[in-house]
Amino acid sequence: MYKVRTYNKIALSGLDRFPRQAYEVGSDIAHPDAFLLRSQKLQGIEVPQSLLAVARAGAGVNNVPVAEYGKLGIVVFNTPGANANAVKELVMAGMLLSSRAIVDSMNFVQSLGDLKDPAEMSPRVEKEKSRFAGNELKGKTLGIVGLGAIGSMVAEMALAMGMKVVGFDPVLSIDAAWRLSNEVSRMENLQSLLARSDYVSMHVPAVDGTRHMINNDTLAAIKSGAVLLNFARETIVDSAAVLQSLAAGRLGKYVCDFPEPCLLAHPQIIAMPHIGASTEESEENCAVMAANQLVDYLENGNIVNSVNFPTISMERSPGTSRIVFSNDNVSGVLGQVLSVLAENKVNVVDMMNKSRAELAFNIVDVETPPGDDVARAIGAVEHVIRVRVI
Ligand SMILES: NC(=O)C1=CN([C@@H]2O[C@H](COP(=O)(O)OP(=O)(O)OC[C@H]3O[C@@H](n4cnc5c(N)ncnc54)[C@H](O)[C@@H]3O)[C@@H](O)[C@H]2O)C=CC1
Ligand SMILES: O=C(O)C(=O)COP(=O)(O)O
Repeated sequence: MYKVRTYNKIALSGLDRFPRQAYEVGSDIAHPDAFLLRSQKLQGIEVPQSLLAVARAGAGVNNVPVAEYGKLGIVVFNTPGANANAVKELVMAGMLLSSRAIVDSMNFVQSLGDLKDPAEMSPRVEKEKSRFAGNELKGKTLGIVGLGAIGSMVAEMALAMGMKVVGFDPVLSIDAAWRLSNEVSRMENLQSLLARSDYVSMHVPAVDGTRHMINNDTLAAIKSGAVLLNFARETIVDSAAVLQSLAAGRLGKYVCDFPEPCLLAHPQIIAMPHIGASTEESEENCAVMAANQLVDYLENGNIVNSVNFPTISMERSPGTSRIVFSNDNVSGVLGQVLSVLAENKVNVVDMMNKSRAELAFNIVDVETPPGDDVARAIGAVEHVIRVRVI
């Protein structure tokens, strides 16, 4: 039986991917082989000895100690792009909410509940509606910081709304560049983007290099009256700097998905409770993708969409047993493991070895089932981190 411990609300369609006869799944599972979670913070949570893998049903992995887990041979997965459309649509809502007095005007209408005579309603509405005039998105410039799964979708949406789009992403992957519309103008630096944009939307991961990317210095470059949208992470924007820029009349509005006490009850701030990915569709996409990736890793040792281990996937050779092991990415380890197999007369049918930064992963299909002693001998090779026979 494989054991999967869940955190957070995981869509049933994802949980259904674990066949009941082979998996125990639940929030109180002891000795888990895997964790399946969303935003649960794992820093500070004890790492069970049994843990082989963590699947983050979502994009951001700042809630997982990715490097530390890698050193322990724990493979961390995420689900790239699975919730991007949900975030894109909320970014659009954020742009509209910041441009039209939607909430204030709705509240005004509700405040008219005391009017007894229906004939009084229309004159009141027509008299006061000028308080709620706004601006259109068409023709304005949107600056997108981070042009990955979400940023590229936001760009397409904005172009379709008749906006001009400029983007900044100095570490854009080749795949992401292929996805991007050629109508997005590339900015050489953040300051140039901020100086040109009427709306600025942040779509970068929360890593050391993006901490407080929006700060007093960068906000000094922002176009007067611009709207800043942060559906990425709290740490990317220095909230104190945002408050100062709003008070100084520079920044026009701040829309964010990460409320903090200092951001509440401010007329120029629209804050939401981290609901970017909270749609039925996105929750299902993420849960199904995360569960599929976990099953393939636990049962076959295949790794797809990991954030700490290399991508590696090998068809099972019929009638063989499979040994999978992780190791520090130093020379000679695979050779020593193959010597162990040769000494024990275990014949290799097929194998694959991939590395990523400090870590490597190997899949070896062998003719005869290796005994526990062979697995132990592989585990004893210097720099081997973890071994499984599956
Ligand atoms: N509000 C919410 O519920 C959600 C928030 N997110 C957040 O959005 C982030 C982005 O998500 P995806 O687009 O799916 O990820 P992604 O990995 O597809 O895209 C991130 C992009 O940021 C770029 N980037 C990295 N460092 C940069 C820098 N210093 N300057 C400019 N660009 C930089 C990367 O090259 C990449 O193209 C996630 O890491 C997560 O923190 C994601 C999903 C839901
Ligand atoms: O995928 C992400 O990075 C998110 O922020 C979504 O978080 P959630 O799964 O809704 O808790």
